[in-house]
Amino acid sequence: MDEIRTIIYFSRHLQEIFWFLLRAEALFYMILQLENILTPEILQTINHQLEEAKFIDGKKTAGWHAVKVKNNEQLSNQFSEIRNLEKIIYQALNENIVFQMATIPKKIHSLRFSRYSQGMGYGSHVDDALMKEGRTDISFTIFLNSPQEYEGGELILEEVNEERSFKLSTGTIIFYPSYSLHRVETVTKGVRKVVVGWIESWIRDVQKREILFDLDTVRRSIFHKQGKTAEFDLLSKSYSNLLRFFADS
Ligand SMILES: O=C(O)CCC(=O)C(=O)O
Ligand SMILES: [Fe+2]
Repeated sequence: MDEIRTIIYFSRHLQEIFWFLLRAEALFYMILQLENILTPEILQTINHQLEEAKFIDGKKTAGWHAVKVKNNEQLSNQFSEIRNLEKIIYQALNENIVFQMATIPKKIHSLRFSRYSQGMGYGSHVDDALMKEGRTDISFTIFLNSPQEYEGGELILEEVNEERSFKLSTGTIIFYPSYSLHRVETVTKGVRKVVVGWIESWIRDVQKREILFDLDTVRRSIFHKQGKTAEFDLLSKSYSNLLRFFADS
């Protein structure tokens, strides 16, 4: 993670508070990674089901410009188990406190189980702002297989001044603001398997989400260390009122 400027205090706090949960690393502009968002058992179930499944050309769900650079395969909507698989993912995301704190989801939507075989990739693009199922404030990728199983296939976030590259362990989620250009490098060996999706957040502005995430982290830390003190109550009041103030109507 050396190449990424990690905001140390985030991960320190989160690890302290959510010692029972997972290792979270927060980067600039709310690019976060959470390990083990899916347990090994769930991953096994998903991967087992995907082996049986029919995949179709990913171009079918790409916007008019992204279609020019999209070269992958996606689980067919006709696959009998697709709703079940989606339910498993939604449940894992809904049960994860850190994910909920950081994204404040109104709607998690448009899941796509994607597969990139040798020679496949997804060139530079920006995700559509509006999809059939909702607005896209946050994009996410959950890695379904190990980075050792393929070469290439990095998810690259293209910032104004630099690029960040992510090739993460099985069961890890990365989520990032949907406003950025990004791409998936061509897979040169093996197969890359992911599920991607989008979040319409109650808080569409990333800076506001970051303020709320900080406050929520601190109030939970105070609660964890000192219990429900007067300081906690006042901070909680500010958090709630700010959330109400910021939330989209
Ligand atoms: O596979 C990924 O990690 C991201 C794919 C992507 O950018 C998309 O489906 O819009
Ligand atoms: Fe994308």
